[in-house]
Amino acid sequence: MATRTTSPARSARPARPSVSSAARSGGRSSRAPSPSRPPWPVRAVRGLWLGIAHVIGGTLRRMGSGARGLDPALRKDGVALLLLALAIIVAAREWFGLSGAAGTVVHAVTAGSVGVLAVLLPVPLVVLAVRLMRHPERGQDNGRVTIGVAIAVVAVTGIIHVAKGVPSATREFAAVQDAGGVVGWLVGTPLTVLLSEWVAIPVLVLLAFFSLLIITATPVAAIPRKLRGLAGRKDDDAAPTSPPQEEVDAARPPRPRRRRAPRAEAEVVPGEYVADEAYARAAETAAATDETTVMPEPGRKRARKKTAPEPEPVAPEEELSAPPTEPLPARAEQLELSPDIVYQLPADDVLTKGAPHKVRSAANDRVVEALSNVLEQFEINAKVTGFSRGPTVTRYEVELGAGTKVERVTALSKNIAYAVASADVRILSPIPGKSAIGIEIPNADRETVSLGDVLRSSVARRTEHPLVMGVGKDVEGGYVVANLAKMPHLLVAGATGAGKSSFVNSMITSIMMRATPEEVRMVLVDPKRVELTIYEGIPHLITPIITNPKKAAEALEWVVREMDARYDDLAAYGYKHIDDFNAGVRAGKVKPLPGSERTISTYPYLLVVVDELADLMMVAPRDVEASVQRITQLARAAGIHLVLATQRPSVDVVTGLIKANVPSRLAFATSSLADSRVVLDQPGAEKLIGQGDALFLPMGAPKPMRVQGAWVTESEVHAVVEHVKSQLQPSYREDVVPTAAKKQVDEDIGDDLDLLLQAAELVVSSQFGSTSMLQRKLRVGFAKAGRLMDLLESREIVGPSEGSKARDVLIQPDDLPATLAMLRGETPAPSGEDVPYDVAAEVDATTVLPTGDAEVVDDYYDDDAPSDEDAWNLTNR
Ligand SMILES: Nc1ncnc2c1ncn2[C@@H]1O[C@H](COP(=O)(O)OP(=O)(O)OP(=O)(O)O)[C@@H](O)[C@H]1O
Repeated sequence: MATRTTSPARSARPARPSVSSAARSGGRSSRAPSPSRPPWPVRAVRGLWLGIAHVIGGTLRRMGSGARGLDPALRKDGVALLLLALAIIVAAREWFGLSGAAGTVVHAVTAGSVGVLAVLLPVPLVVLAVRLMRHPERGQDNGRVTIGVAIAVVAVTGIIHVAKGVPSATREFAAVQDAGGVVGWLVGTPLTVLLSEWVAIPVLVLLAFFSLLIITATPVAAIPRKLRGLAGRKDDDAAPTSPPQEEVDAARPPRPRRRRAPRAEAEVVPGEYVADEAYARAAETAAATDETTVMPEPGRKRARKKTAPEPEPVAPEEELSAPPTEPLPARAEQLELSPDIVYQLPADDVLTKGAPHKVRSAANDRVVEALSNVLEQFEINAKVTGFSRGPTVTRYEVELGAGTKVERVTALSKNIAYAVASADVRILSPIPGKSAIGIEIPNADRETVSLGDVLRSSVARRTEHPLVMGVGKDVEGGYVVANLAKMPHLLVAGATGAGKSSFVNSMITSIMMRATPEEVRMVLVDPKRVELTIYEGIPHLITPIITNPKKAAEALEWVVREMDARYDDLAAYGYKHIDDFNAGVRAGKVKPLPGSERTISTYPYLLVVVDELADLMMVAPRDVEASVQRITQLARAAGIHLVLATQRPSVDVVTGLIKANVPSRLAFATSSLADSRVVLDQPGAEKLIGQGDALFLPMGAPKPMRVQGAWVTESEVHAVVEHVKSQLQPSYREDVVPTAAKKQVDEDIGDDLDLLLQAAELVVSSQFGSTSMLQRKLRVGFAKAGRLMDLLESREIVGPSEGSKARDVLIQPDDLPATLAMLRGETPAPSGEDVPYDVAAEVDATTVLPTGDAEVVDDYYDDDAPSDEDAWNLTNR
């Protein structure tokens, strides 16, 4: 348990309503300010120190990409600044000869302690300070490095002391200062007396070597491999494309151990969240003994308390130690993808630890007091019997006295909101499984849930199913994970900024952390072009990230074809589920049919993530709806799962047909009650407080559960992506988004085909060959527009440049389809087939817009007001 004084952030909380503050000052004036609060000068100095420390720490963290996005709760900038200050003082004396009394004292202390090593002391101090500022969350590593450096200092000062003739500290202290200082004397003298200098020196050298192993976290057994690895890396530098075989051999486990129990995943009830087992047990015990609240964090300290009308004095804030992240034996992740490739999942510690979970804070006690006061003032026979603190909200439990109506408490929701100064009060009546009313109130001191902690929790470890992802923490502080295979399809919705994209990131990162590309492949659709770009090139992708909505619709059609192909195999070989088929393949039971030359291999799960369904529905609503319907109805047995995310959960995006087929829902804060109804079929999501606060309704669950979504920083995602990309190149399927035509596209067009098609269409339709029009309509720079115009000229679609005048257009609108097909490197297709995607978009947009279509469709290309140069108009076509 850590004892902390009230932090500045907490004291800066908005003034509390008079009702509770009056009660506080009248009833128990001793509670505020907290007795342990230091006097203001101390706080001022501390604040100033921390302010400077955070500025320096923040600057250091912004350098490079490895340390951005650190949870502020984990910072140790104050201590680090102390080390930095020490380094500067020591350097001033030992490097720059700072004289005077201060210099003498510094030298006496440093050289007296470590002798001549005092000259080097600023270096490790700076290294430690920088490390502590950039990566305070790696506590274990920092401790290890500190211990290693300390042992190195002991060994080296001992060696220097012996080498300088073992001076005596009592008779010749100046000589001791010029040798290894008191530390060297303490180590070197007894060793020399006991073993002679001939043995003492080798022993100390061995100790120094040992300290190096500690600093670099190298087990003795791994030394030969590391040395070979180093040699191999040198070879690698010479020939980067062919890693040395011995390195691969060394990294390969003796034999991949499959710890997966045959039906381990069956423990996860379909679509159900999995609360931590230990926590569930604790909850049961509490229920059985009719105790008050079970505090979260299984296997850790459990605080129970009778709160109720007479709350205890403010107790120090309680924190639990770090979540259960004990290292487990090497997981069965080193699966052979092919006979000579070993794929290793990212190490657990790539994802950092979160701040320790608090089971109770002063803020909670204040709310309990406020609630009790409200009940008292309205003369309701009920009392607050306890609370469970989650990361974002705390659920306070209210038990009613005999003969008291539930409605008397629920009717007070506005008064409660007023008393606790929060508009986001949610009342549950009753708490499922308990005879108590739950009042959920946001924590003034909310916590971030780290994805790493969720994935390292015992509930996530309990199953090795590759589609298990870290969802977050529930309102009682229990970890929540979900098996996407059991969903089997998920709709994620929430207003902008509510946490939807962060969830999608957590989901994809979970998959990369737990599954090999052999086990799970993904189709990522990102019409917004910004959310998922970081995953480009990971080997789990089956096709490059799809950003073009029309192509996304085509990809969904491919998913339908893939599903049908899988079904054909299941039928041909007599299996009901892809898991059974894969087991059959691994057991060698699935043989190619007679006459077939096919090599049968296992099917990976296929996860299709659409991060903005609305964009797809805008382009091809009927096709998308039909594909989604077909996939969702059948794909479960084929191991294909859909995750559809949208920030516009309106009925025209999440249509009845889609809703009916996507049974699991995750709602982040929505902007209206109507949106909440679309996602969850009930209100609630409009009351969420954003930033990952969500209601999770897995398939079959009677009521949604409130969770705080797991959070993964950009630098963590980056590290995981780098790891998986360094393991394997993606091998894309060519047929997901047809690229056959592209192959014949002329080299000089390259990646600009889509833009060129649009440019050709604009120019031919408008019969207006203006580069600046292309710039505006296509939203490209001058150089790009000029290049497009040159390409059009080289294909004889426009004439040569005539200075500031528009170019002649050499193709008539009637010949446009043939021209576009020529640019695509195809022979012209029959009518209608050759309309490029954006034109189709317009056609769709035009058909759904009731009036004024031309204006709106024009806006599809350009938000600017039409200018005189805009001779071009879609209605002219
Ligand atoms: N699980 C979380 N834990 C902590 N903070 C979060 C969490 N999820 C989101 N946030 C905070 O909320 C901000 C917005 O989240 P996010 O970008 O995921 O929203 P969004 O719903 O995807 O918005 P948009 O639809 O505009 O992309 C994040 O930058 C982050 O600060």
